[in-house]
Amino acid sequence: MMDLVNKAKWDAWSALGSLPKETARENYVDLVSSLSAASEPPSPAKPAADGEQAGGDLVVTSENHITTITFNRPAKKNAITTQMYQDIMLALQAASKDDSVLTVLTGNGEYYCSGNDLTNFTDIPPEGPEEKARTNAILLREFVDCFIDFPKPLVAVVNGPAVGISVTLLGLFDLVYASDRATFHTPFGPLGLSPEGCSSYTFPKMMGPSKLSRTKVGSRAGEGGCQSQATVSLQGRGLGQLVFLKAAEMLIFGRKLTAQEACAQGLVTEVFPDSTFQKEVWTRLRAYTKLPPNAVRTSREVMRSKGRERLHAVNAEECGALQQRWLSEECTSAVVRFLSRRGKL
Ligand SMILES: CCCCCC/C=C/C(=O)SCCNC(=O)CCNC(=O)[C@H](O)C(C)(C)COP(=O)(O)OP(=O)(O)OC[C@H]1O[C@@H](n2cnc3c(N)ncnc32)[C@H](O)[C@@H]1OP(=O)(O)O
Repeated sequence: MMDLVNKAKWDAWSALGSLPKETARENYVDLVSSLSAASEPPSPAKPAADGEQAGGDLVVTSENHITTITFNRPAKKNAITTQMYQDIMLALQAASKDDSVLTVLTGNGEYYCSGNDLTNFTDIPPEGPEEKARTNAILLREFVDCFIDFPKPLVAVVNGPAVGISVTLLGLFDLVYASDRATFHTPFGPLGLSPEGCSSYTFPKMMGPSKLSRTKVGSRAGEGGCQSQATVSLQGRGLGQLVFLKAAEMLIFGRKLTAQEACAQGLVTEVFPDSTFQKEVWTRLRAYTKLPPNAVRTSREVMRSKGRERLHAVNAEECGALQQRWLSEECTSAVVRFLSRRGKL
């Protein structure tokens, strides 16, 4: 009775009764064929091909215990429309309750995401621009709150250049895997804007001294670290000053970082050669989904719970500042310049 394996074999054999040997052999071959097909690693969730609108501007798939939210506006560099903000929140709410272990954000086409769609500012309601700024501030605050409160590991698969809010939100992610063709740009200064996505808090915090001192100069991408050629001059500067300087260079002065530089600053977890990026990243993510899901969720919760109240307060402050920035002449003239450069106005 205690030899559970052989007992299971006996029970299975005796349950077949008087099944003819040939039939049993055929059933066995069918079973093995079906098992080998199921064990084939499924290809990574592929977003809709360029130009297809499958699922519209956002494609949400859920397979292999991974929910993937794909920006799908390649013709517009995956700029985020007002509707996409709503759809991403719905996708995150669904993912928080489904059987997925990880939630991934990625882009279809050459860009990861070019940030807020600047035409979002052109549809002014009859109540005027103040009302538009007020409703945008509410939408942005709810959107970022969704990421702050999301209960499962968030992964960014940064397949190409990332701009604006798609960069600032990365401080709320658990893993940021970047192709070596990705860049990270937060042009808030030139746009007359200010930081969002809690980046005014997470970026100075994350670009901490330990990461700078551990920068591996010249290491190969994909070896579990940054392939960084960035040399960091520490002469005469306290690390604290350098940390703020790096975050300020991005958020105030709009410096664009390469994937390697972003990794050296702690914004990116790991950089991969573009040629092997998708295969390496999805193989790794599928392996992560084999971990005990409740342990994963508990570990993430104890890591994230302590900071949530502060992040909500930072988000509220950033949205309040942006509500004013959107009404400023600096911002409106920058948006007009962008949209009129191709005769969009
Ligand atoms: C509810 C409100 C929430 C607000 C949240 C706060 C968020 C703030 C931000 O995200 S700030 C950052 C906003 N993004 C930008 O400023 C980027 C603007 N785009 C560009 O600078 C360039 O397009 C580029 C550098 C991304 C790519 O340049 P290039 O390679 O030359 O391509 P094109 O410029 O020809 O772009 C192709 C096509 O896409 C349109 N497009 C690209 N990005 C945006 C965008 N962010 N908003 C609107 N449209 C965009 C571009 O106009 C072209 O359209 P066309 O082919 O001319 O129809």
